[in-house]
Amino acid sequence: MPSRDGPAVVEVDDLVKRYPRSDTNAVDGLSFHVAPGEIFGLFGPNGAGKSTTVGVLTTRLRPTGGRVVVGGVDVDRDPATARAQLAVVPQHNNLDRALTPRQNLVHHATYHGVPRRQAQARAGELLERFGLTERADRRLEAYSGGLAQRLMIARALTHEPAVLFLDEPTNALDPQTRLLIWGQIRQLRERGVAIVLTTHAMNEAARLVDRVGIVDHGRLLTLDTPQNLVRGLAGDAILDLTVTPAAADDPDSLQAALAALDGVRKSERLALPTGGGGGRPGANLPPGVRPGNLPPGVRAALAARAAAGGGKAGLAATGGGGDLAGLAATGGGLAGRAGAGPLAALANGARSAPDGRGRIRIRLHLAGDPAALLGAAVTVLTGRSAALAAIDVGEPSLEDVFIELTGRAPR
Ligand SMILES: Nc1ncnc2c1ncn2[C@@H]1O[C@H](COP(=O)(O)OP(=O)(O)OP(=O)(O)O)[C@@H](O)[C@H]1O
Repeated sequence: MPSRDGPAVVEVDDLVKRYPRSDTNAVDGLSFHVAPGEIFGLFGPNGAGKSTTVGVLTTRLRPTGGRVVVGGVDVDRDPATARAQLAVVPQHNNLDRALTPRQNLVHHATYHGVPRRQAQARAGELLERFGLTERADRRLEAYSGGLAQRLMIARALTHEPAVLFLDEPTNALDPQTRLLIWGQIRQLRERGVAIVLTTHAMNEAARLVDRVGIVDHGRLLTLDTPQNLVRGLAGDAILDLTVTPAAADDPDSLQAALAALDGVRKSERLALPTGGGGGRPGANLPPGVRPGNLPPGVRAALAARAAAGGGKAGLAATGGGGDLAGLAATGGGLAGRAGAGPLAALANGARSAPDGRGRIRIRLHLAGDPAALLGAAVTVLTGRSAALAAIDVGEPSLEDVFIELTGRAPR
């Protein structure tokens, strides 16, 4: 792994970009550095300023203010030299259809000053690496989206750039092609190439990127490793409860009661899955929640409560049989993603409201172990005669951090 302590290969300092006839800055004082061999994710909602930033970094757009240096070259002062240091893989296919795949690569390399013989050798090696050798001399029209994307990345590498800019590199690709592309990106990192990635597939990218900058309104909201961002902003765990409050109860006050529990960092109301039922396992789960996947700690806690009758205090309030099954039998149904174990019995015995009327979905962001909180949450629900329709426990994700910082409203 190359040293990331050396000089940055991308330096963005106080970058400002205002388009002509616009009265706001599309990029408004953005600063970040990328080290050689680092994968840097630039994330943000639509219109946040990502493409504009990448446009300036790749010399497509001129900055209004600030300083951008790529591979030691100031992009505004010397764009032609800067271009030799970088490569861009756009989201949309811009391959030359008049040429074969091999010719596309050779042409790109020679355009960047690579001698022809060397360009041919590099093209051959890259076609091999991206699994394209057999198709290298066929007509380009026959290329699917995935093949075209592979070819565009291979093409970008023919002049051995120090920085590779990837715009939505795995958008609409099949899993095999995604794996291949992620694998190639990792190899580039090992070779010391810096990669700047913009994507909306954040949870997928979180496994790959070393650091993430989240931008909105042209400003950097946060910059850190995905792990630190998730830990710092979204809490340790997420507990989603789909419940039907008692007819006389107020949903806001029920949510407030849950939010007041020890260990809850914050709460929010989520939309119910389409159809309003909220009880179909795995249906329309929000990001960060894995269906049917209660952590062992939660399962163990529930099993212990059920076995020892420890859940009685809370659950008996439903008027049920004094264990967790009582909740299902009397509370209107626990049709959750129970998986195996005691919750499975609850799910089997669940009786949901036929059309899910009155249901709400409350997300609790927790500090600490969800197992410790679940019992208390159930106690609150049963104490207020709320029917529990589904429980989801999950780990927060980068997408949760993103939503926390940029909001849920579409742009
Ligand atoms: N050519 C242009 N002229 C004027 N304004 C523009 C132009 N291109 C983008 N903008 C504006 O600049 C802002 C930033 O847009 P930009 O395309 O950089 O965002 P983005 O984060 O890349 O969004 P997306 O995820 O939708 O691609 C937006 O308000 C957009 O409307």
